[in-house]
Amino acid sequence: FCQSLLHSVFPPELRFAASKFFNKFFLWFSPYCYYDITEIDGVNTNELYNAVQLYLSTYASVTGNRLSLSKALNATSLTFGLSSSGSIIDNFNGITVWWEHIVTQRQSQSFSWRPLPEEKRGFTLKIKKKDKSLILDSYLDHILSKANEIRRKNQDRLLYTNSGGGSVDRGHPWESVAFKHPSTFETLAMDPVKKSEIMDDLLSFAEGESFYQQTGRAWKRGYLLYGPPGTGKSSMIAAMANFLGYDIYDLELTEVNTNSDLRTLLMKTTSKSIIVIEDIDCSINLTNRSKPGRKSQTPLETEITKVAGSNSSAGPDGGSSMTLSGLLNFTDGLWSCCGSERIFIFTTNHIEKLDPALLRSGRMDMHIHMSFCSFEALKVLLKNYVGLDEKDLLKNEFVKGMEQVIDDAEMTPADISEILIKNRRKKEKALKELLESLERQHNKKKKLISGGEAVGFVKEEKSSSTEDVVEEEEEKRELEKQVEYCEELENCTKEGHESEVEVTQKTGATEGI
Ligand SMILES: Nc1ncnc2c1ncn2[C@@H]1O[C@H](COP(=O)(O)OP(=O)(O)OP(=O)(O)O)[C@@H](O)[C@H]1O
Repeated sequence: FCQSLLHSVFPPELRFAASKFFNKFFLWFSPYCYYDITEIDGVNTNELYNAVQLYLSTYASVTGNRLSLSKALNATSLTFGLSSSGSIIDNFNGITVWWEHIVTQRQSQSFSWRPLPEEKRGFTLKIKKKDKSLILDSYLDHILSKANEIRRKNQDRLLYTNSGGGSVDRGHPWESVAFKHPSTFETLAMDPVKKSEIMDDLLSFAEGESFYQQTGRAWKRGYLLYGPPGTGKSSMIAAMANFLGYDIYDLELTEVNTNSDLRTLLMKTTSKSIIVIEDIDCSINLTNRSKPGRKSQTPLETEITKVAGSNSSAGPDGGSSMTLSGLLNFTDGLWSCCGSERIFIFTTNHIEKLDPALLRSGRMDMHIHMSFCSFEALKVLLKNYVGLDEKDLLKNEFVKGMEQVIDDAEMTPADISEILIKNRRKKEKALKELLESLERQHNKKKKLISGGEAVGFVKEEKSSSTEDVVEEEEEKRELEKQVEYCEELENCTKEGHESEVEVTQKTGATEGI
C-alpha cells in the first residue's frame, strides 16, 4: 500500500526521501523491533548466524514444510535449516519471538580479499518492543550455548593423544582421531547402585556451572579408577565420554619430559573434555616422594622405574624432571583452571603402589573401585551378550548356579565376556561353559583361602574404602605368594623330591605347613 502510494503521489526525485520517511514512521509506531543477523559480517563469517541456524534447526525439523538440509564436516547427523523466506516462532521464558530467514541476491561484488557468496543470507529476529530489554541478551546467550551443545552432540567425539606424532615445541602437542567407542553406562557391567551414583555425580558436575561459580571452585572433577585388569576401567572412561558428550585427551606421561611440557599440554586442551592418565603406576616413577614404611622395589618395579626414567631428563631427585608435584599441579594447581568443565581420570591396576599424595582426600574427588564381576554385573553381561533378560534369568538353572559361586570365583567381566562372545550363537553352551568356568575358579580360590588360613592369613571382613582396599591388595599379594610356595612344596613332596631346605629358605611361613 505504502509502495503504491509512494509511486502514485510522489514524483521520482522525492521517492527516496519519502520511502526513508515512511520506514522511520512505520518503525516508530510499530510495536515490534527487528534485528538482522547476516551470514557475513563485513568479510568475516558471523558466528551468531551459524548459531541461530543450528538452534532453529531443532524446531525447523518438526514444524517446517520446506527446509534446507546440510551436513557439516565430521558431523554425525543432518542439520535442518529454514529455506528462503521461511519463518518460525520461538518461545523463550514465556515470551514469543519471530524468526525469518531472508535470502537475496548480492548486488555487486564489492572489493574484498576473499570472494563473497552470491547470495546474501540473514535472519531477522522480531521481538515486541516491550520485551526487548527483558530477553534480548539472555536469549542470544541461550542460543549460543544451545548451538554449542547441538554442535557437540552432532559431531564425532574426538580422542586426542600426545604420543601420535604431535610436538609440544611446534605448538601441536595433540593428535586426534574420531572417537567411536560404543561403551555406554547401559552396556557397562557393574553394580547398578554404584553406576547410578557415578552417573548422578557426572550429571551434577556437568550442570553445576553456577554451583562452582558460587563456591569459588574450579569447574573440574577428578576420578581415580582402580581395580584388576579387565574390570572395565577403559570401558568406564568411554561410557563417561559418551554420556557427557566430551572429548578425551589420553595423556601418555612417558612422552612428557618436563613439568612445563605438561603445562603446555594442559593449556592446549579444550573445555568439556576428559583428560585421562591410564596406568598411572606404570607411566612414571611417581614414588619420588618417599613413602614412609614403603618396602624396597621388586625387580619388576625397578625395571618400570628405569623405563620411565629413561624417557625423561634427569632431575634433582635423581628421577625425571616431570615430577609428582608437577602432576599434582596439573590437576590441582592454578594451571588446572586454564579451561573449564574438565574431568581428570587416573587409572591404576595397583592402587597400593600409588603415592599417598595422590590418594589424599580432596585430590581425586571420587575413587571408583572396578571390582571382579558381581552377580548384578553378570546380569548385564548375560543380557548384552546372549540376550537373557531379567525374566529368563530367574528361571535359568545355569544362572542360579552362577549366583552361588560368582562372588568367590573372582572372575573379571573381561574373562566372562570372552566366554560369552565365543559361544554367543549357542546360548545353552555359553551358559554351561560359563558356569563350569566359574565353578573351577571358585574351587581354586577356595583352595587358596584354605591354604592361606594354614599360613595364618585370615580375611576378617569385607572392606570398601580406598585405604582398606590398598591394604587388602597388599595382603592378597602376600597371601598368593605364600600359597604358591605351599603348592610348590606340595608338588615337591608328590614328586618325591626332598627340597625342603630350598623352600624353607624362601619363607618362614612355610614352617607353619
Ligand atoms: N565392567 C565391564 N562391563 C562391560 N564390559 C567389560 C567390563 N569390563 C571389561 N569388559 C570387557 O572387557 C574388555 C576389556 O575391558 P577394559 O579394557 O575396559 O578393562 P580395563 O580394566 O581397562 O583393563 P586394563 O587395566 O587392562 O586396561 C572390554 O572390551 C569389554 O568388552
